[in-house]
Amino acid sequence: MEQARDRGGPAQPLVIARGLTKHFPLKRGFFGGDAKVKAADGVDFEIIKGETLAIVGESGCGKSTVSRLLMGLMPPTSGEVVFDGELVGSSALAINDFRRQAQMVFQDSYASLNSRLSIEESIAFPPMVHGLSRGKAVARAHELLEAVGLASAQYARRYPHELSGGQRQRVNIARALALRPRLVILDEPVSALDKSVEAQVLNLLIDLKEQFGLTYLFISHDLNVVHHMADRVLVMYLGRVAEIGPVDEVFRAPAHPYTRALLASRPSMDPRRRRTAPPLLGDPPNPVDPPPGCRFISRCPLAEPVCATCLPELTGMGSATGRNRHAAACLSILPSSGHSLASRMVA
Ligand SMILES: Nc1ncnc2c1ncn2[C@@H]1O[C@H](COP(=O)(O)OP(=O)(O)OP(=O)(O)O)[C@@H](O)[C@H]1O
Repeated sequence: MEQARDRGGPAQPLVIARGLTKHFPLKRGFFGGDAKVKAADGVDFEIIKGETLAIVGESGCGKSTVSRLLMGLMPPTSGEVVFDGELVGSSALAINDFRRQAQMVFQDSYASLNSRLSIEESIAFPPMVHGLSRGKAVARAHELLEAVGLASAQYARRYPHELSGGQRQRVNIARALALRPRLVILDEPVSALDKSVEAQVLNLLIDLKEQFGLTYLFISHDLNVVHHMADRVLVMYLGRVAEIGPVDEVFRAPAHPYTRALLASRPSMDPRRRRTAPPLLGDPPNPVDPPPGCRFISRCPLAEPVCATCLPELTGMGSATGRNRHAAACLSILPSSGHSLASRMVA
């Protein structure tokens, strides 16, 4: 992790997500015939080769939607994904070729595995589907079991119900690596695990990233876990990016009032830690009918009339680019916005 943070040289994006948008049509009902859940609305970001980019935000902000759009598991309403310089779904990079290079690990370790397949079969199955012989696929499964800390002689012939949650998640990680992917999307991979097991699985993920030269997109609502795992963090609120930047910088000097409130709301074992902002109160608005201006307006301690009409764009602070860019979507950081805090900051 530290190596990826400190590595010099130009930052090469492995993934570029441009304008990812997903509006789920709702069945006829309270909101009328053409109401849509705006789960993701114009989400832009890059994932740099070798880094861990975390996406954080409250439940329902669109984290999983973005990861599924990225994987091509559902069609976007609009937007596109570029992987290693090629547009996913184009003649240069067919969706199936891309899926071989990008794999996902989900929160529910049990539902992710076929209960009728042994552990060995579960891990060997994806490479066999992609043409590897049974013998080679099983040998690869055994190697990967060892890599995730499960002795193959002991575990290969077992079935998912014979393993603990942490062991099953190790198997899911091994299976995700079976096609030798370059990108792994980890969607709340430790949320269902006990705290002691969580730490072991997180450290395993850090080791595997180094060992296999992986790039991670790490989705979590746990800010302490994100601080431990990520190089950069993207904060989502109601389907949009509120802030993005290097994790240490965003945690030390959050620019968006939502990020500040999220950080102030996180549990701490340290009674001396002082809150730097009021914690989050209330719930986000309904994503079917988000506010027309800033999405955070109803909960924002800095909200002003201008925020009701103006949708803030993600704007960089300072001149840093690439992996060092720190940007937020809030009028209070824009001198020309008409937000009184912004003009006071400039004066
Ligand atoms: N298939 C679907 N049909 C309709 N609405 C959906 C669908 N999938 C997700 N949503 C809605 O889209 C919004 C974003 O959901 P998403 O699961 O992406 O959020 P999330 O941040 O991953 O939440 P959580 O942390 O609870 O998993 C939510 O309001 C959710 O109810």
